[in-house]
Amino acid sequence: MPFRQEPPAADMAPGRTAVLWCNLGSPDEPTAKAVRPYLAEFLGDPRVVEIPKAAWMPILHGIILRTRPAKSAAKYASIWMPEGSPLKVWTQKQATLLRGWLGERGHRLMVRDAMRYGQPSIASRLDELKAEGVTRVLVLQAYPQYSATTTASVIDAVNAWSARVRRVPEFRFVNDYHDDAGYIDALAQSVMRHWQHNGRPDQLVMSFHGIPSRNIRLGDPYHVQCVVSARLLAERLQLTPDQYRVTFQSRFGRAKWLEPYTEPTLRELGAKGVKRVDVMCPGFPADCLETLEEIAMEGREAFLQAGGKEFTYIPCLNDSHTWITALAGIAERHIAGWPTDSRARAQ
Ligand SMILES: C=CC1=C(C)c2cc3[nH]c(cc4nc(cc5[nH]c(cc1n2)c(C)c5CCC(=O)O)C(CCC(=O)O)=C4C)c(C)c3C=C
Ligand SMILES: [Fe+2]
Ligand SMILES: [Fe+2]
Repeated sequence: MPFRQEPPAADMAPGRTAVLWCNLGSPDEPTAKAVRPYLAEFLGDPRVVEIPKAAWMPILHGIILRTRPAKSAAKYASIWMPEGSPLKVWTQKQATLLRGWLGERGHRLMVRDAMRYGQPSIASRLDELKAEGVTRVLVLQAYPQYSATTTASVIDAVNAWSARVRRVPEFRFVNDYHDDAGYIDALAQSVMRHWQHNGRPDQLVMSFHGIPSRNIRLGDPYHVQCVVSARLLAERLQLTPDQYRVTFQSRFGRAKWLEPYTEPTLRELGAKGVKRVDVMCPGFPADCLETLEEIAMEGREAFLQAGGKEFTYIPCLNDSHTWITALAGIAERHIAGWPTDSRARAQ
């Protein structure tokens, strides 16, 4: 049966509204056994790797999934928290705080975290929400800058779930918030708090996740949005163009990705005699493998080995008060106009 049987309309509770706070997702455990299916799902997503399936699947399953899971698992093990993957821990905490904030502002909304890869999956969360009588869903993502590799992939997952459902809820999608004043302000306050305690660096490096350069040529707006976020942040921090730089990390494979790459830039700065760098990752609202291991560990080592003296990693927004306020503002503006339900309660 292509579409599921659902309760007759008369049995349905009045419609409720929910916010689905989506992030990338992590393996369940920092082991090769758990990383393999996670990477298979992630790297098997045609939005992430745009190579025809017939050519890509043998490479993915025959080469990459034989070696990468063990290497990635060791990296995950180095950043794992007692409660689990940092990305999932922070994303869940953000959902809880967002629910509280929206509740305090008088919105009776349900807020749930969901992961594009691994658990809790977008489909499982939508099933739960639907079972609880939700008829309106705002899909909000932990990607301030739009990319087809991330943002559109979440939209695909929502659409794939809808394709199996009879009574599809009303959806709204926030596609990006790269120039949102609250987001930029939250970043600026996090940097300024850090500088109040530690003083200013010689260079502030803003490192964003990379994507293949080809994607940009094909119309992905990601690069422009990263540059705009960085410029707005630099303006708020009153930085001149020579006091900061924008770099791209996490290159995968041999194709050309967005440049300049983060790690070679850190080596270059260290070798050039730049004494202190501060590095932040404005495109990641939650700390994760890419920030805690690739930047705070590997990046630090690269800079210090090249001759740099002081490396500071400025943590992601995580559970900062200004960030949750900004997120609530973004959600509020996007649910505007939706009927409020007197029977719905914040949960
Ligand atoms: C292979 C292509 C990849 C593209 C394109 C890509 C884009 C992209 N990713 C993020 C955010 C995150 N990526 C994370 C991990 C991660 N990313 C890739 C590959 C691509 N990402 C891989 C293979 C991995 C897994 C780890 C590894 O084996 O190296 C994470 C962290 C996840 C965690 O559990 O902590 C995030 C977050 C963005 C924003 C983006 C495009 C804009
Ligand atoms: Fe990634
Ligand atoms: Fe990485």
